[in-house]
Formats: sequence, C-alpha cells, structure tokens
Amino acid sequence: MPEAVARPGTVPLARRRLLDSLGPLLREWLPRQRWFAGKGRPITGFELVSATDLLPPGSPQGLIHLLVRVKQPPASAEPPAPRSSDCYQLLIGVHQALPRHLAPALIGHARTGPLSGQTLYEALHDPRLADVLLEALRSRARIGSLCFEHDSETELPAKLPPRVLGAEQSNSSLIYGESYILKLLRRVVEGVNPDLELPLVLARDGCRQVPAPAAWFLADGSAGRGHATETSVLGVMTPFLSGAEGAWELALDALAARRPFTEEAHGLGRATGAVHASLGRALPTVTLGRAQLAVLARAMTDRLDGAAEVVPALREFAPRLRTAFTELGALDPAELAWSAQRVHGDLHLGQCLRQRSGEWSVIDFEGEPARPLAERRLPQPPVRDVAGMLRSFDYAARTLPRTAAQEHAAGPGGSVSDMGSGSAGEDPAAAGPDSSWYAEWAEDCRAAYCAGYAEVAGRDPRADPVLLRAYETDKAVYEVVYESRNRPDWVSVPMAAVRRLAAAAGPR
Ligand SMILES: Nc1ncnc2c1ncn2[C@@H]1O[C@H](COP(=O)(O)OP(=O)(O)O)[C@@H](O)[C@H]1O
Ligand SMILES: O=P(O)(O)O[C@H]1O[C@H](CO)[C@@H](O[C@H]2O[C@H](CO)[C@@H](O)[C@H](O)[C@H]2O)[C@H](O)[C@H]1O
Repeated sequence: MPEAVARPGTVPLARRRLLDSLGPLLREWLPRQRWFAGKGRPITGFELVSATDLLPPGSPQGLIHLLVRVKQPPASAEPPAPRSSDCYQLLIGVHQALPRHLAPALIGHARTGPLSGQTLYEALHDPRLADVLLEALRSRARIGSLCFEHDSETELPAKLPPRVLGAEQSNSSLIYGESYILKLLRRVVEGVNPDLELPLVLARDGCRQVPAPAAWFLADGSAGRGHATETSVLGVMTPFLSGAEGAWELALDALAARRPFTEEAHGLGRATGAVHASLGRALPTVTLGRAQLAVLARAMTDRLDGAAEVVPALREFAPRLRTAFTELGALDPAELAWSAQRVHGDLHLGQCLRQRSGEWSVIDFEGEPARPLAERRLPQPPVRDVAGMLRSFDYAARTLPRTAAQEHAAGPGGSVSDMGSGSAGEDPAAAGPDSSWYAEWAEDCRAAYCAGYAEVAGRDPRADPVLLRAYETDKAVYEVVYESRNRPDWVSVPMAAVRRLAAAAGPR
C-alpha cells in the first residue's frame, strides 16, 4: 500500500484552477528544491489537496497556503514501498511585480489560469508573509482547514523579525527574532508525526535535551473537507537555541585541527542515553522475543534487496551484508539486554546542537523521511539510534579528508562545492597517507560515545555486537540510497562502510 498522504477534499473548482497557473511553474521549480523527494523522476501531474488564502480579500498581495500532491511514476523497486505521489506544503506569494529583494525567491510568472499575469514566489522569504504565520500561531487561528496552536504556557511575542534558515535541510525553517524557529514540513503525511509527537512527550517528561514545542500548526482532515481524513502536521515551532553549534560542524572543525572529539562524543552519548531513558519511561516498550527479532531481520533484508535494485554498486556486497541480518534473526533474545521502544529514528551529528552552556540538544524527530510514518513510529531497539551516531563519526572522518583533498586539487580560491569525484566504487579517504589517523579518530569517538551512553542508559551497546552490526549495516545501506538520490557525490562515504561491514562478515 502506498503511504497515506493528505487526500483531496472538496476543493472548489475555481481553486482547483490555481493549478492551471501554478502547474507549469512548479514542474520546473520543484525539482530544484533540496526538500523535493522526487528528484530524478518526471512529474506527470498535480492534484490540489487544499488551497487556503492566508490574507484577507483585497490585500495588495496574496499568500496562498497549498497542499499539492505531485504525481510521479514510482522509482523502480523503491524501498520500502513504491509511492506514486507525495503531498507537499507550499507557501506561495502573489505579487504584481516582485520587489528586488525578493528576486531570489521567484518561482515564475503565471501565464495561464486565475493568476495569469501575476508573479509567484516562495513566500517564506517575504518578512510580511512570514509575519502572517507568526500572527496565526499567536492567535491560535483557524483558517479553512488549517489549525494554528501554541503551548498554553507560551506567550509568543508579536512582530519578531523573521529570517529563513540558510542550512541545507529536508524541510524549511524560519527563525523569528532569534527566539524561535518554525520548521515547515515539506512532504506532508497524514497521521501523528513524530516530529511533534516525541518532543511534546519528552517535554512533558521533563527531558532537558530536546527543545519543547512552543507552537505548531496542522491541516485538520475533518475541517472543510468533503470527507473526514486524518490530521497532518505542517509546522512545529521551538525555542531557537541561539549561539548553539552543530555537532557535525564541530566534528569537522576538530578533524581539520587534528583534535580528538572524544569529550564531545562522550557528552553526545550521555545526551542520547537521557533521551532514550525519557522515551522509555513515557511511552510503551515491547520485549524483544524471537518473533520480533525475525521481523526486524526480515525488514532489514528486504530493505537491502530493495536498495541493491536502486544502487547496483551494492549488489556485490549484498550476500555478505545479509549475514548481519541472518545473525540478528538467530539471536537468543534471552541474551539481549534491550527492549524495543520509541527512538529518534534518524540520529546523526547533524541532529545534535551544543548550547552555549555546553549542554547537548537533540532535534528533528521526524525519523528517516523516506520511510512510511507507521514504520517510523514503531518501537525499535534504541541501538538503532546509537548505530546512526556511530555511522556519523565515520561520515565525518571520511568527509574531511575528501574536502581537504578537493581544496588542494582546486588550488587557492578554488571551489569545493562538489564534495569529490568519488564514484560508488572508490574510497578516496582510505587512500591518503593519514587514513589511519582518521580511522582512529572515528574509532575513539565511537568508543567514547558508547561509554557515555552506557553511563546514563545503564547498557553498553558494544555488549551486543550482533545487534549493533545489523543496525549499522541497515543504516549504511539506507545512506547509500539516500546519497545516491540526494547527493550522488557523497555515495562513496557510506559505500566505504558497506565495504568494511561486508569484509568484517567474512566469507559467506
Ligand atoms: N531549536 C533549534 N535551535 C537552533 N537551531 C536549530 C533548532 N532546531 C533546528 N535548528 C537548526 O535547523 C537545522 C534544521 O533543523 P532540522 O529539524 O534538522 O530540519 P530538517 O528536518 O529540515 O533537516 C538544524 O540543523 C539546526 O541547524
Ligand atoms: O535531513 P535529515 O537531517 O533529516 O537527514 C537526512 O539527511 C542527512 C544529511 O543531511 C543524512 O545524514 C547523512 O549525512 C550526514 C552528514 O551530512 C551524516 O552525519 C549522517 O551520519 C549521514 O547519515 C541522513 O541520513 C538523512 O536521513
């Protein structure tokens, strides 16, 4: 079954005709957006799920909130399930003539349909329109099927100056007055979204490692639609940790200065342990029996098989990688110290921020965006997150030497926008004279992280090597697919791990 996306309600005909104006422009514009998940597949059509005017009639400019389903042929053997359409959240500004400062936000000039003659642009970049969202959150507005909410303890100030977060991300974020950050989810799915669900649960449990949601907005499936559908989370606002530094950047800085990162890794392990302890307290846990292990092993094997269809370079390693999953399925559950519980689901260095106080925060509980929501919300052994972080230390240690080599090759003033010419088959980081230093750096981080985790969680992930190896392998396979779709120049990074994990499996 394809994943449920927000279904079209009774969108009036006049509104549906908006697509006559927008469709030709979106066809060009969408594939250029980092957050567009359907890159590399042709767009065969659009379907309007909802269109909501956020400004009153007669305003000199327009702000249309859109949920649009984008029809595309499914990728061949796409794991985990073929999807032929995704629903995206768009905020479209409408102007007669676009002011110069908004030029980079241009989507295009409508030539047909009801907006013919108007200039359409990405409204997040327009401070006046960003303010409309803030006001809606402040006033708990209900506009059409959109429901804006804020936490009852939170008094959101008015007129906070907005700016768009420049970072590469899977969604889009607005920062208001350096006090709050509003993440607008781009690919919208129906149902309880862990990106709001888990931080709310953690906040209620008193977990200090995760910023508590201050406000959010939803598309209420039952409001203004022809038939009841489920609610979809569209945006989540949390306090902005001003001056916080990303663990990914900190790790690369340490590598560049040839400094160890073990103290930081240890702190990150403790923070992960605290988040897991809180989730384990607040939400149900499931004992891992033979049947559960078999299901996990089957799912990992299926994902590997699907991934090998998509990325042919994986095929030669698949038989050996599969042994990690076979061993998982054959584990004696009595020997395992872990239960399954809710976890972060896509933990890596980019999801951890060091506050000015030195404390670590964990963000982005959306899980792996390509997986169906129901799967992302299943209880999992917490080792899954641990494996994600262990992979991330390896990523950092392989990324820095690649970047440095590129800078060197580009010469003074050269660009390093391309992360390397590495194809799936190469491992440039392994070839350099310093490769053992980088490998040790990652190994030390991994050990320090697990030690920090064990101090808080009471269980050392290294005590269950079969479980850990299975999850690391599963993650590396996911990363190969992720990179081949989103950042093909990075594929050699997870491919190096695939090679290492396959070699460690010995003869099949
Ligand atoms: N509460 C916060 N305080 C400061 N920066 C944040 C906060 N939340 C997110 N960020 C910044 O926004 C970036 C993207 O956030 P994230 O939730 O990971 O979005 P996405 O799912 O789009 O990747 C992070 O890498 C971080 O730099
Ligand atoms: O956008 P998200 O942060 O939700 O996660 C996706 O993108 C990540 C990259 O931005 C990707 O992470 C991979 O690259 C990181 C370095 O950029 C590295 O630290 C991670 O270990 C590696 O998995 C993530 O997998 C993907 O889901």
